[in-house]
Amino acid sequence: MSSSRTIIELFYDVDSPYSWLAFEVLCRYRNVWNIDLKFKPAYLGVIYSSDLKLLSEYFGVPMFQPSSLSEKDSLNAMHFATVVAEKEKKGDTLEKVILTYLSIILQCLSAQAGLKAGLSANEVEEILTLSKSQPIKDKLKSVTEEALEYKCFGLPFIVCHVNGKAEVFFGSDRFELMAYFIGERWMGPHPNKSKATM
Ligand SMILES: N[C@@H](CCC(=O)N[C@@H](CS)C(=O)NCC(=O)O)C(=O)O
Repeated sequence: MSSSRTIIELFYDVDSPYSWLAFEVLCRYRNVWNIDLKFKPAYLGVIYSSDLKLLSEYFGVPMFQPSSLSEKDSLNAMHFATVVAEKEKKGDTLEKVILTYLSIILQCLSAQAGLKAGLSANEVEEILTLSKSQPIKDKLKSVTEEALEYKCFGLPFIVCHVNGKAEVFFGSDRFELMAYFIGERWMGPHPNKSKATM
């Protein structure tokens, strides 16, 4: 096992159900593995578009972007998540907001998500105002570009930094290999449940 703490970055979009799985599992392992977990809201629309554009060119087939949410709803949601990520000092609030977002994804109403997550009306108001600001739009863009620089083609996308080396994993079904890379033990999706109760 490595001596220094492993940094794990989770690039996610609330429009990606697989991101939810990865988010949940990484939260469960947060205090089990020697890791520092960072949430990175990235915009799947752009990531998809980038990969689909290349595929479309290569195969000579016109492609469209599949999405359960409208592009505007999805982008609004991710601007909201970006504000919350910027306010990460209160990490537990961030998690609750992300989870609540994901659980009401089809409605995708930012204010409702914030209130459900336990934020006050004033806090929600402030986040909503900030989420429409240019710096937040730029931040979501730059985190998405950061993911693309790692050749990200889909979400969830997990970047593990161990002893100065970064390794990337796509999907919520690569935890076993990821655990091997970071020198930790994969105990399935429920690390805190004893065998007797499973
Ligand atoms: N096998 C992956 C699939 C993840 C997945 O399909 N993610 C979608 C977004 S919800 C995606 O980014 N797909 C792009 C691709 O597959 O190229 C998992 O189990 O997590």
